[in-house]
Amino acid sequence: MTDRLRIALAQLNPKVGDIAGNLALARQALSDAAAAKADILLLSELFLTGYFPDDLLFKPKFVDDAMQAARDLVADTAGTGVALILPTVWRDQTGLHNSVVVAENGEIIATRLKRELPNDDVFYERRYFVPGVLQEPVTIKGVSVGIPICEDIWHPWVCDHLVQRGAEILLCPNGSPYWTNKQHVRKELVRARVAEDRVPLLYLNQVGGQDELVFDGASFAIEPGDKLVFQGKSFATDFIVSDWVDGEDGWTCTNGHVTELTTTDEAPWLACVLGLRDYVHKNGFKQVVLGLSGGIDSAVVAAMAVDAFGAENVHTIMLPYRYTSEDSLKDAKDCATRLGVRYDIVSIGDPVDAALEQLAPVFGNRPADLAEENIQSRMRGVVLMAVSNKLGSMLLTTGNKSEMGVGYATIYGDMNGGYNPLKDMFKMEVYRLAAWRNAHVPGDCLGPAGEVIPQNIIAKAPSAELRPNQTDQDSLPPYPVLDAILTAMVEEEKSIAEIVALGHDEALVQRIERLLNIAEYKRRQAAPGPKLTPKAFGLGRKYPITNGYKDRTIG
Ligand SMILES: Nc1ncnc2c1ncn2[C@@H]1O[C@H](COP(=O)(O)OP(=O)(O)OC[C@H]2O[C@@H]([n+]3cccc(C(=O)O)c3)[C@H](O)[C@@H]2O)[C@@H](O)[C@H]1O
Ligand SMILES: Nc1ncnc2c1ncn2[C@@H]1O[C@H](COP(=O)(O)OP(=O)(O)OP(=O)(O)O)[C@@H](O)[C@H]1O
Ligand SMILES: NC(=O)CC[C@H](N)C(=O)O
Repeated sequence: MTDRLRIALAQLNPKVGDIAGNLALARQALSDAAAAKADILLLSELFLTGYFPDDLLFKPKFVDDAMQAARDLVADTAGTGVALILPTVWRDQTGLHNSVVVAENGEIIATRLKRELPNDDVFYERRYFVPGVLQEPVTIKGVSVGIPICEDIWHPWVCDHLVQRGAEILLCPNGSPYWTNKQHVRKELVRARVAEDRVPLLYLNQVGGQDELVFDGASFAIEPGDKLVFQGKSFATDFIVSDWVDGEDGWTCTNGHVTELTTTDEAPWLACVLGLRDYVHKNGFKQVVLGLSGGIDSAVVAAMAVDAFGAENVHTIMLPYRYTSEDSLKDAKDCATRLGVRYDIVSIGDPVDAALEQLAPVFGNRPADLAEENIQSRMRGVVLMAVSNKLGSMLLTTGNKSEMGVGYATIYGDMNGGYNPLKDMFKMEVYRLAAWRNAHVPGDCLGPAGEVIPQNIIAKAPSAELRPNQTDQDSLPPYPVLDAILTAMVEEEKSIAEIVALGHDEALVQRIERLLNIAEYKRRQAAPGPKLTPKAFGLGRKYPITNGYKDRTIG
């Protein structure tokens, strides 16, 4: 029995599938925990495989390798004095489990299984895992410790059971991705569990980007009495060591450190920067390239890229055609100068005109329309992909959620690119965050301070400049209206009648619904980008491409 515990939480950035790399991170954490004389080290959910390994879990060899790495790490605990709580994939006679093994002195002292397998939105754990039954606490260094795994704490009965069975303290490993307000949602959830069960709960989350998900860390602990006793960093790795004593009121923390949570403006910016950085780096690239048009979307993506990689790793290219305005040329150059990035001008005039000339006999006497316009966009895509191939930089694409919602982007043209930081950000949010970034340099960002996105770019009317005097509002309603309708339709799944009842024009709502539905094929072929909202395009929103449904709540 002990009345003191030192607990280390390793808030790290594992890479999915990189079992050897993740094992190395875990070994470093174990050695740091031993150096800090910690009694217990907790790692985040499915640490050695990374969260979430998807169909890698269908490969028996992958599971074997992960379990072997787990056994290797267990052996490493010998002589450290540290009890390790290692969340890992585990196969037993009942099937494959999302589980933890608890190890001390080089031996496994317990395994515990996740009971509540999340299966909504971006989660589909039931595709792979067998759920555990309600689990017992584990006695570690004489203390009864409950180990609910992530989704387990989203349902009261798992913690209730652990505490009824004697758990004095709850240690919860998580793979919990970021979206709007999620940090506060988690905190309210843990406050509720602690109020119900009257024992402290330590919440450890992983950090880092994994394809379309961004894990924001922000690990924390709540004590009975609704006390936040520590709060780790957001969107950055952290190693949190806390001391606990057992007194009349149970276990209390004696040395917690509270880092401020990110604000509602800073969080989406940091999510985009971290998602972008990890996608590019974890896929073996160091540099990025993008078309800089003098418009807001490419300016914001350029600023995010500089924050992620530093100016020396960001290459911008202006690709003018005859409809490109003097203002666009000036604004693009001004933006590149402020960000300190390489800026080239590559004209698409001759290649577009050559294509039009060669196509003339095929097009015949049909009037000029989108076909000619889209050649400009596609020629830009050709040039940018050539630079990507030659210089080894990944091409970034810039279509925001409003544009991707209604298909206002050219497939195989400006949609070319490996990653899209704005994929889940409505246009009005892009404007808002541009203004915010001009006034702040967020934590861990490598870009300069000050007005990095020229005010003129924020103030002018958005235009694709594919024909003379074009503006986005020739084809679309004003963005505040479009964003409100798409929010109701996509994020809230409201019916046409419900959206019209919010005060929107009926014909417009019906038109947006049609555009949304017929653009599904574009989104299915679009680059991944970070999920920022509870309902993003991409992972978690599964609509058919071939779709005959029509909402007839009106008309
Ligand atoms: N269900 C389906 N499954 C597979 N393919 C399907 C399809 N429906 C159409 N298609 C194909 O898609 C083609 C139409 O799509 P697409 O070629 O993209 O052309 P489209 O969507 O007609 O035009 C692109 C739009 O994006 C706008 N825009 C906004 C901002 C920037 C830029 C820019 O380029 O810089 C462009 C531009 O003004 C225009 O309104 C059809 O010709 C057909 O081949
Ligand atoms: N003249 C251009 N030079 C370089 N890239 C361009 C040019 N025109 C378009 N692009 C690329 O195509 C993307 C889509 O164009 P779009 O007009 O939608 O965005 P934007 O110009 O950045 O912003 P806005 O919509 O406010 O004009 C741009 O973000 C940019 O990456
Ligand atoms: N990995 C999990 O079980 C995560 C599920 C949980 N609802 C979350 O978003 O945090």
